Amino acid sequence: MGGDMMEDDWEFASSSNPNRTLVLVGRTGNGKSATGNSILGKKTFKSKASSRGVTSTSELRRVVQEDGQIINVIDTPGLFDLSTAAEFIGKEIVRCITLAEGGIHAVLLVFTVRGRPTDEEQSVLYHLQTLFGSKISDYMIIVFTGGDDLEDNDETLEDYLGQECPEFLKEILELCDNRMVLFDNKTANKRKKAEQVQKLLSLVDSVARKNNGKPFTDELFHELQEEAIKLRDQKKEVESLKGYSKSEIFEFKKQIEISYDRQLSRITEMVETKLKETAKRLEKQLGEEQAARLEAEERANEVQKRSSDEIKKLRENLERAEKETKELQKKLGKCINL
Ligand SMILES: Nc1nc2c(ncn2[C@@H]2O[C@H](COP(=O)(O)OP(=O)(O)OP(=O)(O)O)[C@@H](O)[C@H]2O)c(=O)[nH]1
Repeated sequence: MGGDMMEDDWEFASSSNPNRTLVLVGRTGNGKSATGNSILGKKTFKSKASSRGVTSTSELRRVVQEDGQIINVIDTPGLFDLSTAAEFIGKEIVRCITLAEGGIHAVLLVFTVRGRPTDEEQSVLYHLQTLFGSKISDYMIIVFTGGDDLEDNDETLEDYLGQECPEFLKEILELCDNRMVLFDNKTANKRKKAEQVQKLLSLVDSVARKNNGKPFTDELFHELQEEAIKLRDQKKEVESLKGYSKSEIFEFKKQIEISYDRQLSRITEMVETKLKETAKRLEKQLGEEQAARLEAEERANEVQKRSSDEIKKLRENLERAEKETKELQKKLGKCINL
C-alpha cells in the first residue's frame, strides 16, 4: 500500500470512506504481526519466528491511505492459545476494547497454511462467541498467511483447504460466509502486496455493508466506554474546582483514578469468569473428541484384525478343500485303473 501518510497526520485526514478498525487474532506464530505490517505497508509490529510468542500485549497502529481513509490495526498476543491464562486474556480483552474506542469493523482470524490448523485453534471461535455473542461472526474474516509456501508447492488455497481443512475451520468459514483472503507476508512484489491488502479491504467493506455500516460494539464496549468518559469528565471537573490547593486537586484526581481502576478490575474479572467457563467446556469437548477418535481407531483395528483372522481361516479352509480334492482325485484315479 504505497503513499501512506505519517501517523501524526491522521487527525487532519478526511475521506469519503469511513475509518476502519481491524483486530488481528489467532494462535501465536500464525503471522498476525506480519499481516498487520502488510496492511499498514510498513514494518511496525514486531514479527519473527519464536515458539514463545513475540507480541506480549495488544497494540494499535494506524495508517492513513491516499484518499484519507484511516485504517486502525490492533495486533494481539496469542490470546486464545490453550496455554494462556484467563487472567491475562481478561486484561488483554479489556485493553483491546479500550483501544478500539469506536468499535470494531472486522475481526481478522489469522491461520497459517504453513502447517495444518490444530484442533486447539477452534478455541478462537469459542472464546469470541462466549465473550461477544454469535453476532461476532458477522464481523469475521479469515486471513491465511504463508501464500508463498503454497506457491512454492504449486498449490492454491482451494487445494490446501480441500486436503487439510478440519471440520471446525469449515464451520468458521461457513459462519463468516466464506470471507477469506490469502496473504504472502514475505513478498517484495509491490503489486502483489497492494492486491492482497485491497482484497482484504474490500472484504471489510462487504462486512460493513452487511452490518449497515455499524462497527461491532456490545454491552462490554458500552460499559468500558462509559467508564472512560466518566473518568475524563470527573478529571475535568476537578481541574476546574476553585479554592483548592494543588495537592488537594492531586489527591482528588488520585481518588478518581482509583475508582476507575476498581471498575476496570470488576469488568476484567467478569470477562475472566466467562473465559474460564469456556476453557473448561472446550477442554471437555476436546477430551471427548479425542476419546471418540481413539475408540474409532480401536474399532477400525479390531475390524481389520477380525477380517485378517477371517481371511486366514478362509485360506485354511481352501487349502484343506484343495487337499481333500487332490486325495479324492487320487482315489478316483485308482478306482478307474482297477
Ligand atoms: N513464509 C512466510 N512466513 C510468514 C508469513 N507470515 C508470517 N510469517 C512468519 O511467521 C513467523 C511468525 O510471524 P508473526 O507475525 O510474528 O506471528 P504472530 O502471530 O504475530 O506471533 P506472536 O506475535 O508471537 O503472537 C515469523 O517468522 C514470520 O516471518 C508468510 O506469509 N510467509
